[in-house]
Amino acid sequence: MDKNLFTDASQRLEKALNYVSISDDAIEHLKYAKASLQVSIPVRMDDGSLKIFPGYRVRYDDTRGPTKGGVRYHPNVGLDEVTSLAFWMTFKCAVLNLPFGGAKGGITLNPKRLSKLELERLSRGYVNAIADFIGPNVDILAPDIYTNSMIMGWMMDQYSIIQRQITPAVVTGKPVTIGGSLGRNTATATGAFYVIENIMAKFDRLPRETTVAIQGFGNAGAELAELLAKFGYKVVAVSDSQGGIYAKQGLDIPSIRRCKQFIKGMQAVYCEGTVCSIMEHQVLTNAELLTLDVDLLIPAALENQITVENAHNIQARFIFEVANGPITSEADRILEEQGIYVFPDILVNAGGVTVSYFEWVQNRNGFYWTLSEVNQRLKEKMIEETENIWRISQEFGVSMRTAAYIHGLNRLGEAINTKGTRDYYVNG
Ligand SMILES: NC(=O)C1=CN([C@@H]2O[C@H](COP(=O)(O)OP(=O)(O)OC[C@H]3O[C@@H](n4cnc5c(N)ncnc54)[C@H](O)[C@@H]3O)[C@@H](O)[C@H]2O)C=CC1
Ligand SMILES: O=C(O)CCC(=O)C(=O)O
Repeated sequence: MDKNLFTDASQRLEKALNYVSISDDAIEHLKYAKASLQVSIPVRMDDGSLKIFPGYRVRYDDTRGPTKGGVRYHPNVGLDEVTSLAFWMTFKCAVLNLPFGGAKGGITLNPKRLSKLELERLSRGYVNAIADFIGPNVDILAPDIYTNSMIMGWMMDQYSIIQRQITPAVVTGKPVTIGGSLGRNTATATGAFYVIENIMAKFDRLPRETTVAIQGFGNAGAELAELLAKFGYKVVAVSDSQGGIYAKQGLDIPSIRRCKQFIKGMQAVYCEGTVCSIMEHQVLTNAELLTLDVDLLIPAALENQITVENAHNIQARFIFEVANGPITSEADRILEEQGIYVFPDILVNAGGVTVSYFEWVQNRNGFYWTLSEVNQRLKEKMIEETENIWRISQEFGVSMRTAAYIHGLNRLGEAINTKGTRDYYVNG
């Protein structure tokens, strides 16, 4: 039986603690979220009724800078999930050496059931409810599951209305027309692609010999599928919340993306296959996709997808975690015993927050970069930290996940110790 998400997430630290020399104070500090806010968001629905939605924002640790992290709209959102995601953000920002701590937020709902106007009222209501908890030097929002640049634009606008001044740096992932960064929309996938390319080169693997299955076909998964296919990888399976499709010879990802824009869901893409000119493929469930015999498995949807229940059936040689927390710690142990290489979320999906950092810098400077500048800086950061983690993994003979936590812990521990005890006495 896998444990609750936060207990499971925080246990990832334990192995890493054997390889770092950080103070007991720092370890104690990292066990708890700094602050958690739970709010009730009133929304006037289109039919005139009033509905209240539960919302959350957790600021896990701000030792290295203002806290940073996305906002998720999903029926499973709760305090345990948001706290775990904020914990991972803390380590992710440290691993990438960004001057940020970690946070996360969310609202419990099925956003597919709301109209666009209801979604806007909900998003503005969320910002009203958490306005005192966030700010460009305090805590900065961004997109996550079922939130996007349009929603980030509303949130930034609402915060600016409350503050009576335009405050673009309080939210990243905004539309480019109102202060968003070029390349943020594709950043999570592009960052993951740089990591994959770097690791595949170490194993002398050529794209055309490499088959890929991707679970989740949203901002992260669909962009990555397209990039991998463009660079010659054979993307044989993709899925979304409705199910997936598989083709041994490789899928035509641009066609699937075009179809998904007007026919919702993978099963529908399959059913309308001739319309979309997607030939010779089979329908798959998400569970079947995870156990395909492929070289690369890329979970890019929700957490807890690979657990003790299915870990023994995983056949992929490499797993790149684009989703946050898709593998439980028990499942991790089983995969390691099976000789499967797992590349962790706090490295692989860090391209998103890295370009969010670039967006925050651009907003504060009022000077905007070209797409090639953004991608060049992203590439440098992703490769530098992949190499650092690879070196730690080789040096200590540990998994890439443990190596990533060692790397993050070293940076966090040093920062916590540098600040001494002031946090605990001066308005901490
Ligand atoms: N958007 C970003 O910048 C970043 C996202 N991530 C992580 O990547 C993952 C995906 O996020 P996004 O692509 O942004 O979200 P999204 O909302 O754009 O897409 C989510 C995708 O997952 C699919 N999905 C939902 N439930 C599913 C299920 N039960 N089985 C299979 N697929 C399912 C949806 O149909 C959709 O295709 C999440 O874990 C998120 O935290 C991590 C870093 C940054
Ligand atoms: O872009 C950001 O600030 C955070 C993105 C995010 O939520 C994540 O990396 O999980």
